Amino acid sequence: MPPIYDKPTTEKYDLVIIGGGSGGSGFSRRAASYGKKVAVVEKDGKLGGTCVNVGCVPKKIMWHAADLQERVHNHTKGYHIKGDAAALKFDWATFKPQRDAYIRKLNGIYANNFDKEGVEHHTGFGRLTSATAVEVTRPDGQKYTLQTDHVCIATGGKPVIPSDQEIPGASLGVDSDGFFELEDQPKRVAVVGADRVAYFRPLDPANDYAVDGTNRVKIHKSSKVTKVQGEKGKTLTVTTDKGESIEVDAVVWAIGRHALSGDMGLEELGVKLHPNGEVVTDEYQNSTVKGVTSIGDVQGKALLTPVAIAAGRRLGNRLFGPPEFKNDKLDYENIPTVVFSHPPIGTVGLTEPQARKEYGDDSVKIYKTSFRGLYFSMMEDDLKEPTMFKLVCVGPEERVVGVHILGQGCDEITQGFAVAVKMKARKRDLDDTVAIHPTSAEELVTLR
Ligand SMILES: Cc1cc2nc3c(=O)[nH]c(=O)nc-3n(C[C@H](O)[C@H](O)[C@H](O)COP(=O)(O)OP(=O)(O)OC[C@H]3O[C@@H](n4cnc5c(N)ncnc54)[C@H](O)[C@@H]3O)c2cc1C
Ligand SMILES: NC(=O)c1ccc[n+]([C@@H]2O[C@H](COP(=O)([O-])OP(=O)(O)OC[C@H]3O[C@@H](n4cnc5c(N)ncnc54)[C@H](O)[C@@H]3O)[C@@H](O)[C@H]2O)c1
Repeated sequence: MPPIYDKPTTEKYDLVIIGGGSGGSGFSRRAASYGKKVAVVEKDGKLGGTCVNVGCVPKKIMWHAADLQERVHNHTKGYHIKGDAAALKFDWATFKPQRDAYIRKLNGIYANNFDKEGVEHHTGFGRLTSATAVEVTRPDGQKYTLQTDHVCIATGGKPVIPSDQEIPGASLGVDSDGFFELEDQPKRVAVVGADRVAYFRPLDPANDYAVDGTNRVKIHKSSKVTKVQGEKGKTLTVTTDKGESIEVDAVVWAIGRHALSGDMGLEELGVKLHPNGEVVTDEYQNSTVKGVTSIGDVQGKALLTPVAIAAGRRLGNRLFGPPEFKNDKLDYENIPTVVFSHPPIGTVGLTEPQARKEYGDDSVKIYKTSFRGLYFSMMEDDLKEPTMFKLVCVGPEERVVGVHILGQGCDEITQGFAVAVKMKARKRDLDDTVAIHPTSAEELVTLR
């Protein structure tokens, strides 16, 4: 078992990071790998932050469960797999504890990795009393202070949920954190909000299918929820400003996130915050106070786990690494991302409207295709999901500045094409790449 720290173990640390999530983990371990004395202060007893506990990981596990359901109930028939598929039921009650146990295992792996690398994990709420002192308030209320040369704010964010004054009955719903706590499977769910990349970069309009193209999800576009009525755990009635009335078992608020930067002494110290609470940073992750840096969701740029980790590792290189890294920083351009919908959407680079705005209509050339993947060839038409690919190219050399793909497997395909975009591939470089057949991805190197 990794040791539990309840006081400083040195007069002065090289680095204290507040927040033991993706960013805090990436930064602390990189700094420790250079022999630095590092402490991470995490208010929750568990490490891993949003991604591990209430984000990417449990979300993707649920996504796999839904994907399997779809295949069992809708796809096996086309492949003449005989038997009573209808008898196969998803058992939320036994599945949830197994999912939770896996998350606890990951928490332990994070703690062990910290220990192996010599990163101290202090449990408590972190607050800056100066640019070189972090006060830790333990869960039992006891306080102690860690003195340090560098401080990093990596405290992430939390979901926004409207108050009952703003929207009567709002508290009958849950946020994404609450969704992962549900003990019973809601059969009918109203999800409020539909743009998980709103802070980051809009999806290409070609991807509108993701919200419009399936009859299992009914979209109420441009509708605002005005009230929620009923009793938690029983039927809830959601009313919208268009007069719609929708009966559901659960309401999930997915209307954005707030940076966790309050009560930490930041403004008192001169750390500038954006009006919405995000920490203002420069391109090197420096805040407005010398020696205080910030990474990840709390500084509001590209709210994604690999971004927080990569920014942390580069910051570790820059501050503590060898001289060749003295200007290391994360390039926030061309960050690939996936929406884990059914089917998934992968995107990297500029959307078509963004490219037209930046380069002018005459410079932009679009290549696109839409087809049904071979997997669906054995299925009835109404079960066939589309695949849609779009390349956004610019200039006479047709440099590929955007790749937008929707369809089965696109979650896995995007990563490789992100390398091509980062390397400034031209359309002809894709054309010069021999296809892998039969795959859906091959269409991306044979587009005309
Ligand atoms: C439902 C959901 C699904 C997601 N899916 C994906 C996905 O598929 N792919 C992807 O790339 N990203 C995904 N994300 C985003 C991803 O989880 C975040 O971008 C990532 O976790 C940010 O890392 P972070 O280190 O900045 O913050 P966090 O991981 O949130 O870590 C911050 C930590 O700081 C702690 N903390 C806060 N204040 C204090 C304090 N004062 N003192 C001590 N500790 C403090 C918190 O308890 C937390 O553990 C998802 C997010 C959500 C909500
Ligand atoms: N697969 C992934 O990589 C992944 C998955 C989930 C979340 N994330 C990250 O987490 C961040 C937060 O995601 P999010 O979806 O919570 O926020 P978001 O800001 O991306 O989307 C919120 C949406 O809710 C709408 N909205 C706001 N108030 C509303 C109201 N009262 N009624 C109806 N709609 C309303 C907004 O117009 C917006 O479209 C994202 O920026 C994303 O980067 C990433």
